[in-house]
Amino acid sequence: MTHVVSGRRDAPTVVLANSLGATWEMWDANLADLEQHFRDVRFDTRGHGRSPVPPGPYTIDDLADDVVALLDDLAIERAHFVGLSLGGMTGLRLAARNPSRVDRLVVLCTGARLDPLSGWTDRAELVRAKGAAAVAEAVVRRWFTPGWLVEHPEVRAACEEMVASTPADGYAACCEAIARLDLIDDLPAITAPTLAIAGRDDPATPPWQLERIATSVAHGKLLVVPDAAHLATAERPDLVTPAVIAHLQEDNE
Ligand SMILES: O=C(O)CC1=CCC(=O)O1
Repeated sequence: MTHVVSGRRDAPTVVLANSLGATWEMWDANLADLEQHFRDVRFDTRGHGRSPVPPGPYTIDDLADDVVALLDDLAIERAHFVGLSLGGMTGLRLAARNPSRVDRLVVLCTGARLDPLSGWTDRAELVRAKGAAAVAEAVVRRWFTPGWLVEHPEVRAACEEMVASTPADGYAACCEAIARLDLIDDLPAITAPTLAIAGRDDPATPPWQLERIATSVAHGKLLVVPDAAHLATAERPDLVTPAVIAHLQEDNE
């Protein structure tokens, strides 16, 4: 996968994983603060941005294996992992299957299973037929609260462009990974201290999804961020970034 490394070379590594339809630029509002404390590895999920688009459908195991391969390439034995939405699902699977590779975990605006699963196969079909541009406007309406979107037309346009430029086959194959996803039985196996962050107004992965994660993993905490929808990192970086940093800097329980 195509990746970029920034921040403090002498500090612990944090790997940042993007949501469906996004690239590593989705961390722009958080990056400068994270770089003060960590070595930051951002990557584009397979099928997205600058990364290769292997033939689909993908599985969540494919995405978790990509992270293991990235860690191996960078000779990183163990890292913190922060993932939003699809990136959070990848982090949950990685932490359940490869516990030795994950130090502390933050999952944002995500879920262990996103019903109805048929909605994801329908979306994959639509995107394969018409391209990711066909879903860009609706997706970005779920990323931010309505008032915030009206006040930030430039962010709306940039996000719609980001979603629309996702390769159709890559986007669809990741929808198919979500359609096959059921991580509920994985949650109790996750031993990495986990912070689950929800946007209070997120229509895609509502707070109960993050609450289920926080209460099912071995060491979980929940933060519900007010005035935020699915891309809480971008809408409320003032609340989200300090919470992420504080969690990653806590001593292991
Ligand atoms: O695109 C959406 O509707 C929200 C979403 C679910 C998984 C993901 O990464 O984004």
